[in-house]
Amino acid sequence: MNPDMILIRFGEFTMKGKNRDRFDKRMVEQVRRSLRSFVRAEITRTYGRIYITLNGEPYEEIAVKLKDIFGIATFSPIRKVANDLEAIRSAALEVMQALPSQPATFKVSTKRVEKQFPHDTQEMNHLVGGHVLRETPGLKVNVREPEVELRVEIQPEGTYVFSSVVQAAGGFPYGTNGKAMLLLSGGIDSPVAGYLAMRQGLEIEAVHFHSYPFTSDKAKEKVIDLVRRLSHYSGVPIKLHLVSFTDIQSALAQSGQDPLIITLMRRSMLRIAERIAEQVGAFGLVSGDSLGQVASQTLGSMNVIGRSAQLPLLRPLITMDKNEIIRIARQIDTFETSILPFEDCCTLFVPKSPSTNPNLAIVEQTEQAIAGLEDMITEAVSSVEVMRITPEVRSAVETAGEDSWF
Ligand SMILES: Nc1ncnc2c1ncn2[C@@H]1O[C@H](COP(=O)(O)OP(=O)(O)OP(=O)(O)O)[C@@H](O)[C@H]1O
Repeated sequence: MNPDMILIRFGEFTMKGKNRDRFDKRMVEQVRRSLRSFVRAEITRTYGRIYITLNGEPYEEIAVKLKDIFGIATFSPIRKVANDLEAIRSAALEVMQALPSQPATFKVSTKRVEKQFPHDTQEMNHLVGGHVLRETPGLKVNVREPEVELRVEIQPEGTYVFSSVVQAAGGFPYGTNGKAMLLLSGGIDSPVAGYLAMRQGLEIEAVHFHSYPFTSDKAKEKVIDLVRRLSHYSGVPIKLHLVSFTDIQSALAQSGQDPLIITLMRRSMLRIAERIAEQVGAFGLVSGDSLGQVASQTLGSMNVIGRSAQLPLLRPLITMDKNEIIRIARQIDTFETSILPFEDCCTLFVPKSPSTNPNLAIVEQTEQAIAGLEDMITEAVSSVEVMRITPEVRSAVETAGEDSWF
């Protein structure tokens, strides 16, 4: 089938009453931005739906783009014909024949918005269904649990015929639920956490801690590449804050509290991330923690680490199985970059037996005993390097604290 149009259905946010208009508008913006190279495609918005009139643009290529737009729950390719019984019948047959495999059962569901049309919905179900049955040996009608529901919508401007429903990303349009700061390592988990936070409507900025010159330029490139991959889903550039962690890490390493070193590093990271978040108007922090994966991700460790920040710390992966995280990483195309073997700042200091249940009082005393830790944190925040990463172009350094993209 060569579809004439695409019907886009929104996700869960359609339930949100007066916020609905804001979400709808953002959704249309995202679709327009994503399809801007398809110059003949026309995008229209009516009553909680978006229609794309293809005008000869390729359906398959557009479908690939739509699947990645947050806020789109499902979409359907449509044949649009005149309000004429024979035209509707042949479009119905075409739609059925274009299914990837022939179903055993189907039913026709007609919706008649154009009341001037000569047949009512029941008649249309029979007239169209009968035609499809005659032309398709072996096919049967099942009105309760059909394998395929063939929809016929008779509108004043023409009739829409469609059956397939394609799953898209779901969630909320990017940036409609506020902004959060993603703590992005070079690993597998934090890009997935970022993706899931974005899918839930959060605009993100990313912060990465490096220990240059102990960590290499390649490690930095890797993180830039991960942000670039995430920006495919935002559709707009994402800011990456690169923080030098070398001095802080060295100071923490000299504290003599080897088993607590990871806890101490994570707490300083959270403090710095929180300060940057406040500067850029982000109301939450996002990390890739998953319960039980490593010593710093036991509940006891998370408790002591989490107490170093006041902002809500979101952990989208907290109860997820590693295989599930890897499956999403592959699906969103971050996995291959994440497994590149470049060192992360923290792996330079992994102790032999890290504490799985650190004591908050001892951790706080250790921090207080480190001369100048607070000043080092302030210095790290003020000398952050900010990059704006887009899917295609990477731009140069600029200053922090600009307005949100929305
Ligand atoms: N160098 C870093 N820069 C920014 N955030 C970091 C860094 N290292 C760790 N984090 C944050 O702390 C979380 C826990 O890190 P850790 O290395 O213990 O776990 P992980 O499960 O291996 O996560 P990941 O796969 O994201 O590295 C990460 O998911 C990330 O959010």
